[in-house]
Amino acid sequence: MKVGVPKEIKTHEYRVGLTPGAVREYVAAGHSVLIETAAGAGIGATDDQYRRAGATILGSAHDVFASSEMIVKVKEPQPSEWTQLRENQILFTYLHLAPDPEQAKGLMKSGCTAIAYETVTGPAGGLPLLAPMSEVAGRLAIEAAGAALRRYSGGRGLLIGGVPGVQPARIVVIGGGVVGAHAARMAVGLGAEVTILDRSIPRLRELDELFEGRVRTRFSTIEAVEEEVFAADVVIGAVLVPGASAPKLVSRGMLSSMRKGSVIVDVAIDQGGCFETSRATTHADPTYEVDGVIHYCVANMPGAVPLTSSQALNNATLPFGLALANKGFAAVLENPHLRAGLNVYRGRLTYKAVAESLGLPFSPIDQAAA
Ligand SMILES: NC(=O)C1=CN([C@@H]2O[C@H](COP(=O)(O)OP(=O)(O)OC[C@H]3O[C@@H](n4cnc5c(N)ncnc54)[C@H](O)[C@@H]3O)[C@@H](O)[C@H]2O)C=CC1
Ligand SMILES: CC(=O)C(=O)O
Ligand SMILES: [Mg+2]
Repeated sequence: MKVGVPKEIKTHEYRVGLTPGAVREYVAAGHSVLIETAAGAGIGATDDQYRRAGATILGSAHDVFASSEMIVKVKEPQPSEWTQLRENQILFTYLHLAPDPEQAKGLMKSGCTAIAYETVTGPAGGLPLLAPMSEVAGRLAIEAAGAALRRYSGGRGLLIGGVPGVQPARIVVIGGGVVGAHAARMAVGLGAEVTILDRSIPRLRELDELFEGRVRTRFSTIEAVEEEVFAADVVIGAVLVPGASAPKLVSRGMLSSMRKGSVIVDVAIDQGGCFETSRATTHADPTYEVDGVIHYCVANMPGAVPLTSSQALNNATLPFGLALANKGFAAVLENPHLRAGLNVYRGRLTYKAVAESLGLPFSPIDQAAA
């Protein structure tokens, strides 16, 4: 198969869909890989490195889209990208369609087959193509919170871990999945006082064991969220209902009862965010303030550390990408985990929670492919 990788064009997005190491695997499996010139610049991978890995370098994204049977990316396609997709072409990347009707309609109009990294499942459960970026984003969330807490950034002027004799920051993590656990790990490491809220009691049990008493866990109810958020210096939004728009757990009205200069990091912003006042920001201008509360809502946090992130992402996507390159759409029909990743197929939405969030018709894959 001809597999194409355009350069990422979202603001300050430096990751790349295939690393040179991943290209070698595709080439070894008999595939042709077409890379847009400078696609790897953000991770310091030159065109020559890609050539040595067996890729062909093309001069523009247009050439890559026109010549490839499958496009492998990182971020959801931007308008200038989705207009270049076509029927029978496979798109393999993050999509986050639930809060993004324009992109959903663009992909449907293109007729392409779009597989979303974030809904592909794994044999051991979970979301193996989301997990590595959630690990990165969870860890970065605490760094972002630390920066936003500084006085000159509008924050309370608090050091996360405090110092001996001075209390540390109170960090509340809503959603104790991959992002939440990694944020908690960083926060605990810095010496913060950490509480994790989740709706899943089995997950709270796991976290309790994992952190051996160094975090408080709390079942997530309206009352618990209110109590914790009002007492927090930092709130990390890390909930997920796969495919769906994030539930809004903190309303605008609640902000007035929060501490002035406290910080919200809404990692779940890529699914629309779990704070009513969240709106997506970029690494170029990551924060804004509402009612004295600093909001950090960058939708591509791992793009800031592309060396770590591209490697971690490629490790996870490689077996699925190779299956798609080897078998084409048959891989989706055969493999229940790739099938769970299918969001758009020839103009139809094939993922229920996405269709419901967008208020558009849902076509189960058996019907869509019939
Ligand atoms: N902004 C960014 O750059 C990035 C954003 N993300 C996003 O972060 C979010 C979290 O991802 P993961 O941790 O991988 O998901 P996950 O599935 O591992 O964890 C989500 C957790 O939320 C919990 N949850 C669901 N509803 C809840 C509620 N009402 N109250 C409390 N907990 C609730 C679930 O029980 C689960 O434990 C997703 O939206 C993901 O796309 C991930 C990576 C990068
Ligand atoms: C998951 C996601 O949205 C990202 O890595 O940018
Ligand atoms: Mg995102």
